[in-house]
Amino acid sequence: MASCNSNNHSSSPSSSRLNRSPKYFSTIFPSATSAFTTYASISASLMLFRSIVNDLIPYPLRRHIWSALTYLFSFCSDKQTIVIEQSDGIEPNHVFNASEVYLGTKISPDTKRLKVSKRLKDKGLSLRLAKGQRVTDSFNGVELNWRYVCYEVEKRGSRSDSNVVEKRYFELRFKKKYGDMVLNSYLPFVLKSAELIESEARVLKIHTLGNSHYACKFKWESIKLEHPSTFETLALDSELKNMIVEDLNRFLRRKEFYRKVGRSWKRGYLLYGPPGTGKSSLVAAMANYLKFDIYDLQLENIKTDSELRKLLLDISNKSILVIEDIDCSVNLPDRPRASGHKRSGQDKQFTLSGLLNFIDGLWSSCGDERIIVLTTNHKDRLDPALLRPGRMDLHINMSYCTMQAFRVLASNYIGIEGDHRLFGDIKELLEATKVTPAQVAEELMKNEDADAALEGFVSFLKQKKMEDDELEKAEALKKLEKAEALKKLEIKEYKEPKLEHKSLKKDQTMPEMLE
Ligand SMILES: Nc1ncnc2c1ncn2[C@@H]1O[C@H](COP(=O)(O)OP(=O)(O)OP(=O)(O)O)[C@@H](O)[C@H]1O
Ligand SMILES: [Mg+2]
Repeated sequence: MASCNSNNHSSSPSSSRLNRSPKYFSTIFPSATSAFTTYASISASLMLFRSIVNDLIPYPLRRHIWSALTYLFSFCSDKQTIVIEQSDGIEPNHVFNASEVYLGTKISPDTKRLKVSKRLKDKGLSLRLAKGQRVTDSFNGVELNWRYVCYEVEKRGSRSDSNVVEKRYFELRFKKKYGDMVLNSYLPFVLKSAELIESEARVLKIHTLGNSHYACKFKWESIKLEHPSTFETLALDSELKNMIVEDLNRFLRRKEFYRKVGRSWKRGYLLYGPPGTGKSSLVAAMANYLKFDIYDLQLENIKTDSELRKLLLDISNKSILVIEDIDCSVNLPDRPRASGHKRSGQDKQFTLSGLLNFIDGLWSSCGDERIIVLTTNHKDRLDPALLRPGRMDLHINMSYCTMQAFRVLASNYIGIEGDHRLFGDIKELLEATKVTPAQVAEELMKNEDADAALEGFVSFLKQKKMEDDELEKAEALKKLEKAEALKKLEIKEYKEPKLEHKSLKKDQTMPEMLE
């Protein structure tokens, strides 16, 4: 090996630099060939050593030795490492999943290996760190170093290759003094950010009860929810719209509040109003706004309380359970009658109390962040048990189209943002007749030209008003006829007792006459 020979150094460094011969340099610095030979022999020895170690020391022992060495060195280091494993052995580790999602947004052009994936229904590509990759993040000016580690372990008691499982974890390294900050601020920030990223990228689904059922048991089946309804497109009076949005926001914000007051984190809405006033559209707008899945429950399919319980327990958090047309979807037996409805050897029949139990009884505590929406065209036909205070938190009246709601539809369907010369007539006619937003939408869709569409709509409203007036007249006439008929009946009834009286008098006079 070439070595520095301090004895050869002359007293004058500058003169020695000038006078050195090529032989001298070859002694001090090895030639490229000899350097390569040395490198090759060291690498060969290391590889030999490594393979001997690998052969002699089993992998789990090697890992333990490595961990022990790391542990020893950690005493001398000012760094701390947090290990975030994929699972705690039973359940997936939420922090691991969140870290994976969060770090997907921290990937820099320097990251050498990435995993890219996209499920069929995903909106975009999702990026993840590949095995062994590192990422550096910064939070409040503190540097945080992440590493993604994967290794294989044999399943317990198994020797074959196919029984090897991959274990994954993230290593998070930072200066020891920031330990508290990382645990109390940074990791919660990672969790929150991942939640936001996931909800942005979330594909909403609508779940309905599957037609094919095994052993008469229905199961949820889902498809992508692509309903375009949003609070912007919804034609509602702005006051009502703002109130609903604010109510939803308050509900989302108040997880702690619900816990504190001992209520399950749920909210119930009863939407009532004539067909075509936007009840289903409002449910879709809520789902799109909250990024919640919809579970559309058709009560006709449910036979027993226990079947309902199983289905409701299968509903995920962050979801909206919708029961449309609650008044006519099923003839719910009431409580006293239900208790008598037993099938021999089977569950009790599906009852209203079974449903109410999920709305606000003990079963309602299963699951978090749930919204229940009941819709009906006839609020007056609902069982009073459903309307009792506290059962459905908010009763929302979806009514006929007002001028404010019409403006939203005019903007959505024919692109009129401000005023229009026909808006005055339309306002008067809307106040004088009843049309649903669905009818308005249908009329506005008949013509692509805005003026023509509005003119068509005015004629429609006039026609509708005439029909309504005629209907009103006919009804008034009917009422009058009924009143007259009643009057005649009353007169008759009034006369008859007189006759009776007379006849009595006659009877009374009979003896007199006889006398
Ligand atoms: N308030 C509204 N805002 C915007 N569009 C509406 C509104 N109401 C109804 N529509 C339009 O009419 C169609 C039917 O409305 P929707 O199904 O929401 O009414 P509904 O109240 O649920 O009726 P039903 O009582 O028959 O179930 C929707 O697809 C939508 O295009
Ligand atoms: Mg509907």
